[in-house]
Amino acid sequence: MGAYEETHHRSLEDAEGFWLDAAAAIDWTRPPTRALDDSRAPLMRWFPDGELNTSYNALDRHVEAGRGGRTALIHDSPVTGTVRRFSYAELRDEVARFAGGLRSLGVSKGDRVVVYMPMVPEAVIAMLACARIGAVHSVVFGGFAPKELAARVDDAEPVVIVTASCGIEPTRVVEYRPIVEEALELATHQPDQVIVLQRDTARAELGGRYLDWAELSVGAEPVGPVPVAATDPLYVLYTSGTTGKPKGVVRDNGGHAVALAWSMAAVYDIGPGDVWWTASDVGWVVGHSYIVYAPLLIGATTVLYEGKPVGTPDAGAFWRVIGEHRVKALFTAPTALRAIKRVDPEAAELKKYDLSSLRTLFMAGERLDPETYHWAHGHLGTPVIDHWWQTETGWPVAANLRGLEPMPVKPGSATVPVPGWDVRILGQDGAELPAGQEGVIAIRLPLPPGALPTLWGDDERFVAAYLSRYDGYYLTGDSGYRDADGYLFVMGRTDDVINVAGHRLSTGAMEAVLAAHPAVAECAVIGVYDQLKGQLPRGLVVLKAGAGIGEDDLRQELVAAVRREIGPVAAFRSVSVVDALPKTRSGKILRKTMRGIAEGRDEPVPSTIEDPTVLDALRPVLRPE
Ligand SMILES: CCC(=O)SCCNC(=O)CCNC(=O)[C@H](O)C(C)(C)COP(=O)(O)OP(=O)(O)OC[C@H]1O[C@@H](n2cnc3c(N)ncnc32)[C@H](O)[C@@H]1OP(=O)(O)O
Repeated sequence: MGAYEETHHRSLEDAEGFWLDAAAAIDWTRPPTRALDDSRAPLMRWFPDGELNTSYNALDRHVEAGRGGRTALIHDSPVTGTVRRFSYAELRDEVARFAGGLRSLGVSKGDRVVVYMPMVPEAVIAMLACARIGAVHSVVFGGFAPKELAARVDDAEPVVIVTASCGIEPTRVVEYRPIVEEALELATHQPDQVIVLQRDTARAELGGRYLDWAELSVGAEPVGPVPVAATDPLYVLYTSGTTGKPKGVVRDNGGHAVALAWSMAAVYDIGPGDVWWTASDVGWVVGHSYIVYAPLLIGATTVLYEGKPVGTPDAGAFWRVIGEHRVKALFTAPTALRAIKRVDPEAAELKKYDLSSLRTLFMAGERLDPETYHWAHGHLGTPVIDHWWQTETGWPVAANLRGLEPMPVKPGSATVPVPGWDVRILGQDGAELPAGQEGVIAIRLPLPPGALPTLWGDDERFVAAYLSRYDGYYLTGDSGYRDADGYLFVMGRTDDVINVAGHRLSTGAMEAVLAAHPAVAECAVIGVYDQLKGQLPRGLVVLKAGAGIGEDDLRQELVAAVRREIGPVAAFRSVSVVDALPKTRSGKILRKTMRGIAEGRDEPVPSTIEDPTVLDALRPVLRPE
């Protein structure tokens, strides 16, 4: 048996021993004596008697070990033209002070803090400060609109919101205070205070419950890390489900720290002192796990990039950052590479920089198409490693484990299940499918440490959404197959969730916005293949009789409504007015069939269709010649 096979086998056959061994990489205030607690199965918890502090593990312990001068974080911000470096000691001090500021406002263990910020170091500081005092952060991506922020505020019920005066997009400045204000007008729950980081690009007016970050921090008494139970929540991160209501994915402290530390060495081959760059956003799980927690837990240097792959200022931006900071591995989404490739197909920019530090390029967030794989591999000459995981899983489920046993790359495949994950391909009846046959991707319970233990305040929804379809399995919502070598190929979602530029979005939420327009009788939103963003949402609406609005006006209003209610990140720009939507006899809209036609596939017409002529009439709309 090779190292991979042996490790994977042990992780499943002796999960208790495997994860207790891995737990030794973390400093505990009370070391765990047990790994898995399945006494409330299917709800499970890891390290039930362990106690630790995640911020201590990410910061203090490196300082105490004499490595306080090592760089913890590099903030590279082409949108402001600045680069800021924080050593471990400096970052710890900033975090301790801001934690003191939060405490002075009455924030304590178990309280929630919503963080709605751009890619600034203070976002990381706010997250780690929450972890330090046992508060639970809930970071909301800056590209979401007030209504989405309000939904998260109402679910998480934060005591405090932390925000900034603005975010800086290449073509506009996004002022956050009006967004937060509007969200709080829409929300039922009201936080006591809103802490605002003032940025010179656009300063916010403060007063009332809007406090200045700088004033709060300067006067604050630094606080030390508070021990919390391994099973206590570290954060809640909302992700799109099939309905409009986002799911609050809970992450615990102990399992999270153990799994992430383990993954840095085994999956990414990154160790203390290495420079690691995840080009994503702290608002996504990739940002939580691999911009903030994992690199700091192991004492590496993390790059926090406030810019885009192109336009800040050019298509050489990523290569500049790698060269300038001597990045050993970059982790980004395929959309970012496609954006660079579109502007600079011959990768001329790449030749301007010294990329000799770069060992590996990791890709996730959406399917890595073989064309983009070959482009990146051809120009960089380094291994380009696709891997697959989800907000819910918190860390990679399938990967090519560069630190454990590198394997040959097969373009289009995420390679093999990572130790800890018992991945199975199931048919509709729950029976396991043989190699080569596509089915639903399910994971046999227990999920390893670091995976979600539940949804925030809603065990029932957690079980109903993920654990009830196949007894003893977690349903990923993705479909795929394994080939004869055991390589996993993830093909796409089995539900109505779509992936736009690596952002997971609910078509149901967009349909709710369209349906609310007074002229719309019914509607559907489908995700259709797009060369740049992977998928783009496409709306189809049927008008009410006598709606009295021109089609162009309606289209504009609907596009504006989705941007206003969900946010620019939805990239909703295409909507067609149609006479009818194709349905089954029981009234289910045939979204999958429409998507197949729109993408040019020879889509079989379901025998249950109510009226085939509706579909025939739609064909030229879905796929114009
Ligand atoms: C493995 C587990 C997971 O899957 S976790 C999720 C992983 N996904 C990712 O990391 C996301 C990867 N994608 C990206 O980073 C971006 O899409 C990249 C590739 C950089 C392109 O960015 P951009 O050019 O802004 O396009 P986009 O489609 O992301 O944005 C659409 C519109 O939204 C806006 N937007 C974006 N971010 C913000 C923000 N933080 N605050 C405010 N607005 C934001 C963009 O400006 C854009 O707006 P507009 O429509 O052009 O006016």
